[in-house]
Amino acid sequence: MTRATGADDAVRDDGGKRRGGFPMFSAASEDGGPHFGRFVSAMRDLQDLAVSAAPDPEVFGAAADKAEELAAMLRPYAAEEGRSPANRSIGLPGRGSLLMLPWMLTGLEPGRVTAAGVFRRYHLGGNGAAHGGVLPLLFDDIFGMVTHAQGQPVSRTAYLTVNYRNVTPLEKELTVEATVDSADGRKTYVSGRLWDGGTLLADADALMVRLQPWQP
Ligand SMILES: CCCCCCCCCCCCCCCC(=O)SCCNC(=O)CCNC(=O)[C@H](O)C(C)(C)COP(=O)(O)OP(=O)(O)OC[C@H]1O[C@@H](n2cnc3c(N)ncnc32)[C@H](O)[C@@H]1OP(=O)(O)O
Repeated sequence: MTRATGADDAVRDDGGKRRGGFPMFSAASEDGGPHFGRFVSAMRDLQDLAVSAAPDPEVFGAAADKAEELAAMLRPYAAEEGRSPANRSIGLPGRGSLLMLPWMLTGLEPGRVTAAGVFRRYHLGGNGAAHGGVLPLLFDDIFGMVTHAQGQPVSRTAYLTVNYRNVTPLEKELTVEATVDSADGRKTYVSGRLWDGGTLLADADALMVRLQPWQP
């Protein structure tokens, strides 16, 4: 991530430990270490299979045994927000968070952020197309980034509107772009476009409002 500009300092209120009402989180060291990326990739495969596999019923029993065993292995290490490498591993797709789309940034500059990636089987809505609910997730995240890159790092989405222009395919490399359209004090108006090559799949616009120091 690029360093934010002047407005960044304007919203610091705790010796640099907080911005707005947010604790400041740092990027995860070495993207969570040598095995974290592989772990997240395997978990994404499991997400795809959890929503698509149709085995004999007893196979689900064996799979549940293994899933419960894995959860028991990790449960002692559950940590508060900002400590897991998930969501802080900026070199991994979706910053290493299973919630985020497994996309990678392809460009980040003040006023414009681009990313590329695929929607997977896990993101299926119906009839081979991505679920309509995952597009706002993609736009919201990239709108957060373009606002961050603009120097308004602790802003929250006040509204977000998506126009669905064409159905969004799965397992096909797509691109998304977000730009800052205008800024007015604490308010940053942003817009974005999701493309399949030259075909516009969806566009969106949102208002991001910079938090006051006391706002969560
Ligand atoms: C560590 C290594 C990795 C780093 C990686 C960094 C990259 C980083 C990527 C993360 C990317 C995630 C990005 C997710 C971003 C969310 O998704 S945040 C979660 C979803 N949003 C929320 O939960 C917000 C909930 N709402 C609120 O908290 C409050 O309503 C808000 C938005 C802060 C505004 O509250 P407020 O400050 O009291 O607002 P208020 O003073 O009434 O209004 C301020 C101005 O905005 C206007 N306004 C406010 N709401 C609206 C509205 N809905 N419509 C129109 N105008 C509005 C007002 O009219 C007012 O305008 P002016 O009068 O000043 O002209």
